[in-house]
Order: sequence, then C-alpha cells, then structure tokens
Amino acid sequence: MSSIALAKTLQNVQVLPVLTVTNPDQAVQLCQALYKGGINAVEITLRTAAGLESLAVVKRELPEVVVAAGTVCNAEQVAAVKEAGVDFGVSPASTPALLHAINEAELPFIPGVATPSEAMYAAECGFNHLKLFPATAVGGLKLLKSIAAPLPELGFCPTGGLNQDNFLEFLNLPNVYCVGGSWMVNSADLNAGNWQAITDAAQKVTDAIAQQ
Ligand SMILES: O=C(O)C(=O)C[C@H](O)[C@H](O)COP(=O)(O)O
Repeated sequence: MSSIALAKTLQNVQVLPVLTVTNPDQAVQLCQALYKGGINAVEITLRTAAGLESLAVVKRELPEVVVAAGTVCNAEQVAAVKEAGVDFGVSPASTPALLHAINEAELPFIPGVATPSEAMYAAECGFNHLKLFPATAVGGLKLLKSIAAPLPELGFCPTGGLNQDNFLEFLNLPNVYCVGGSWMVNSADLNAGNWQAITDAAQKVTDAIAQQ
C-alpha cells in the first residue's frame, strides 16, 4: 500500500535537496525559494532540533511542496514524522528494526542502502524505492549500472557526493528515479537569508534537467 502511494508521490520528483534547517521559519522560506526555482520536493533532515517541527510547518504552509523527512533512523522517529504529516521518510541506512517499524507504521519510505545485499534485504521487506548512500563513496555510477541487471525491479535515489557537475549522469541511469543531495543549497546563502540566490541555484538545476 505505502509503496504505491510513494510511486505516485515520486512521479514528478527528480531532485531531492537534503536540507538542514535551524528553525521552521527558515525552513518555509528556504522551501519557498527552492519551489520558485522549480524544485517541488525537499528532504528536511532530523539532524537539527528544528527538523521535526519544520517538517510539520512546511507541510502545512506549503501544500504544493512534497515534504520528506530525512535521517529517520529509528522507530521513535518513524512515529514522529508520521505524526508530522510528511509525504514520506528517508533513512541513510537500513536496519531490520527500522524497516519493521516503517512497515508497522505504513509510512511511505525510501530506505538507505549501500550494497546489493542491503538492497535485496530491503526489497524482501517490501521496499523497491531505495536511496543509495553514500553514493559516490560506495561505487556511484558503476555500482548502479552493475546492480541494474540482477535487481531490475529496484529504483535508486543516489545521494552523497552528487553535485552540479555529476548529477545528470546519475539521473539519466534507467534505475535512478531521482537524485538527492545538499549541493543545491549553499549554506552561506541560507544563513544570510539570500533567498534569490537559492532560487537561482535551484533554477540552474531545473534548467539543466530541461535542457538535456
Ligand atoms: O542525513 C541523512 O539522512 C543522509 O543520508 C545524509 C545526506 O543525504 C547526505 O549528507 C547528503 O550528501 P551530500 O549531498 O554529499 O551532502
């Protein structure tokens, strides 16, 4: 059930900026700036104390944005982000306890994997949209190309080490449905509240996809 909902949610999502925010107001402004640049989905991580509240506020205030919770690592966080109303969750890695909790909660979810064995285990647990993390460190394009033949039913969102120069190569692989990363948001612009620069950077990503 949740994997069908996830496939639908991801239909128009090609890039997923990984965001670390310091307060909900900043999160809303950041997501708005990205949306103006054509980026319609975000992953707000639980890495900061403001992450959870920011997820709920962005979800409420920007209904046009697909909102994912990132760095979801345990059952408690699964319950919390479900309560916050996110569209789906993302984890950097997978443990049996985490995957079990996600299935119990029926939360649409993209579990992180780094090897074919982890990908197969996640698939056995019912997940076919996976995150390859840390993508470039564990083999990047070569790994994704190699894994496509034996595991054709699995799709990946490579994240970790992607940037403006390499993301299209990843996005163009047949087993990649979306790419993720923090490169889309410059932290100096974020800290300065330079929203126009953030919109411009997002537009650069959007244009690069459109122009290929
Ligand atoms: O926080 C999580 O849940 C993660 O999985 C980590 C992030 O996805 C990466 O830190 C993004 O990698 P970069 O784009 O290389 O910065």
